[in-house]
Amino acid sequence: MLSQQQLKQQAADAALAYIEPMLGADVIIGVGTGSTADLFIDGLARYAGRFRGAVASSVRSAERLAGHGIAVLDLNDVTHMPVYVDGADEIDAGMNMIKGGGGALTREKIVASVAEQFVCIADESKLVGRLGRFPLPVEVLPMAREAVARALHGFGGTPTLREGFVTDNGNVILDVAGLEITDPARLEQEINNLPGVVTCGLFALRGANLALLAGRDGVQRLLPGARG
Ligand SMILES: O=C[C@H](O)[C@H](O)[C@H](O)COP(=O)(O)O
Repeated sequence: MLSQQQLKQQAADAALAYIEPMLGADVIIGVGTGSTADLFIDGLARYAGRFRGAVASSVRSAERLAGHGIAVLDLNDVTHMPVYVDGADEIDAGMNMIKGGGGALTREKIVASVAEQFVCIADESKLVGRLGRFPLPVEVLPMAREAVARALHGFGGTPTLREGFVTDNGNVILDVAGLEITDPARLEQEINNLPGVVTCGLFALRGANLALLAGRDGVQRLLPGARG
């Protein structure tokens, strides 16, 4: 039986095969954050010189890219990005995701918003019937921590401060357990509207365009046809 690490590697390899035909001298690739994205970055090193560079969704990924000699570009200098590749903590059949287990959700959402396509790579344990077993990360300005926590109780969730963690943007994360996520896009909008919230880890208003999910029978491709 393949380990979870081997499955993540398969998903990363599938994404590398998927993006290879898109490469060219002017092409910029959006890169996510996390253990699966790390494997994608390591593989991307094989293509160094065949594309212009990458935009990273975290300091961690930027350092990993640079370590491979891949140019890391400022998003402000980028007008076109064909694809953004990243992992997820959960994904449903409608291509909605929960992200932010690594705390990079805000920059991930920003970089992904510029890309034409979002390709989600994961092992198939991340595929769920309904989002919400994984506590929803919410990035919050430090001064709003308690006010936002009270408001999140009003959504039926139980927020817990991620102790000792500060995001790349200098903020804190509340991990919200117990949410009933029946309408992910609506909940994303409502939580994002709370004063003090930078963004929540629901990726539903803009979900994935393609999911490459590795399991014991190979890599399954999920497309937005089933998007609810
Ligand atoms: O902030 C972290 C990201 O949203 C990751 O994409 C997510 O946590 C999945 O990470 P991993 O590939 O390590 O399971």
